[in-house]
Amino acid sequence: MKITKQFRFEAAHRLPYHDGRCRREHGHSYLLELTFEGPVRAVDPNDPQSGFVVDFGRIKQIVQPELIDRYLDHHDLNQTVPEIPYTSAEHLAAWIVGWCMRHVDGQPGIGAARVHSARLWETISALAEADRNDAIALGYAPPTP
Ligand SMILES: Nc1nc2c(c(=O)[nH]1)N=C([C@H](O)[C@H](O)COP(=O)(O)OP(=O)(O)OP(=O)(O)O)CN2
Ligand SMILES: [Zn+2]
Repeated sequence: MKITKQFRFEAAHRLPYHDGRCRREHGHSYLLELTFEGPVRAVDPNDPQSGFVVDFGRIKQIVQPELIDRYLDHHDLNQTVPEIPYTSAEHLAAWIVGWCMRHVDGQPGIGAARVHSARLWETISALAEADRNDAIALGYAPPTP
């Protein structure tokens, strides 16, 4: 089953190769929808994770300080994420999935859940959605054997 946790952040960026106004420094109020997939845990009175794929709170505990606050919220994305060659919504979404593959998958409290995809809303009408294959294809995660 899949579960999704939302995060919001404000950030500046520019797309220097764009042929319109996005060449200039500007900002967005981004909405990130981060989806994880895994088995639903059995209901067990001794398991506080009963009936969950993974606790929404545990996802937030990792992602908010280590991804959103450190790299994204109130940052200039062209500066803070140097391994991204271009801060399009497509690259940002794929980088976020790659980051979660490296920093969330397998962490204590995450259990068997794995990041599935990221939907990154750049404006109220525009979003990019990336999955694990996109993260690998764009070089943000190592190929899986
Ligand atoms: N495929 C992509 N196209 C564009 C991206 C992108 O990341 N991927 N980024 C931009 C700009 O950074 C910015 O997001 C402008 O987007 P746009 O939807 O054109 O924004 P508007 O507010 O002008 O759009 P409305 O139609 O008024 O909602 C450009 N393209
Ligand atoms: Zn933009």
